[in-house]
Amino acid sequence: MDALQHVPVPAPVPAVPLVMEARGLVKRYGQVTAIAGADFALRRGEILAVIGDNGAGKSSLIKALSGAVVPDEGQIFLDGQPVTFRSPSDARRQGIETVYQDLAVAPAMTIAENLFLGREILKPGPLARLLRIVDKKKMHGEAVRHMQGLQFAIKSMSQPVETLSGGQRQGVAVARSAAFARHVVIMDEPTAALGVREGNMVLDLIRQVRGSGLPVILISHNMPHVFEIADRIHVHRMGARAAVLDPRKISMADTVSVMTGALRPDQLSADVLAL
Ligand SMILES: Nc1ncnc2c1ncn2[C@@H]1O[C@H](COP(=O)(O)OP(=O)(O)OP(=O)(O)O)[C@@H](O)[C@H]1O
Repeated sequence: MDALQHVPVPAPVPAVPLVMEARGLVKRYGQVTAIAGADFALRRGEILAVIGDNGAGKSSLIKALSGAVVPDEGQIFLDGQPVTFRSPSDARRQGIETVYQDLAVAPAMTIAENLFLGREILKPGPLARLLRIVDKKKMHGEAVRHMQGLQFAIKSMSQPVETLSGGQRQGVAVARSAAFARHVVIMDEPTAALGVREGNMVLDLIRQVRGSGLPVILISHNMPHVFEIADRIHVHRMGARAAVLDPRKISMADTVSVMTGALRPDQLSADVLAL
């Protein structure tokens, strides 16, 4: 009998599917290298926090992933396929929605209209399409259905966004991105301008987005929020990924130390790493 038959074969480790990946991204502005060979990986169904000191290059990385900046080098992959984004609308067409810190909602318009801003549903028929006649009833119905799906409590979709609180407005922006994203929702400091209660409301909404099956990239300076909500933490430092950490295994203090460079990733124990 062949002796090799008795060698135990280790069970294959299931690969975690990556929805979005980037390898070796570089972006230079003259003498400044804003992205210095950055890698990035977003898994299916997760909230990935991206943290880093001021000037670490978080925004530049997110701009590259959302089409606002075209990297000089490197490659982005969506569901394993190489992609190139020439503009934010290019990235949107490929299912990536971004919620920016400065709220991109139209205050005088209703919640339903804001949800469909720039993507209005038109009434059927060639004349309606030609004249761009908006199907308000359908948009209203869809808005109610979508908001209920996210368990976002709003009295009426017909109320103008300017009547809402800051947290509710941010909620509308988050809900809109979730409605149209097919692959990824990116959120840049979504709770920065909010009080405690409103911030928690937006965190709940972000969890709902994850629950709906969309992975979320969350850029945040708010460490308690990061630790409350993130499945993994991507630490960005000097233009590149320094480490990916497991918030259930590492302390907030050590995470901040990695972020500032007081603690080198190779000084960490392997179990806190989550790459
Ligand atoms: N358009 C630009 N032109 C020149 N330099 C830039 C540009 N954008 C970013 N930079 C530089 O690249 C570096 C990274 O900036 P970036 O805004 O990406 O960092 P950040 O981590 O998002 O910082 P913050 O948390 O302060 O927003 C900084 O040194 C910044 O000055």
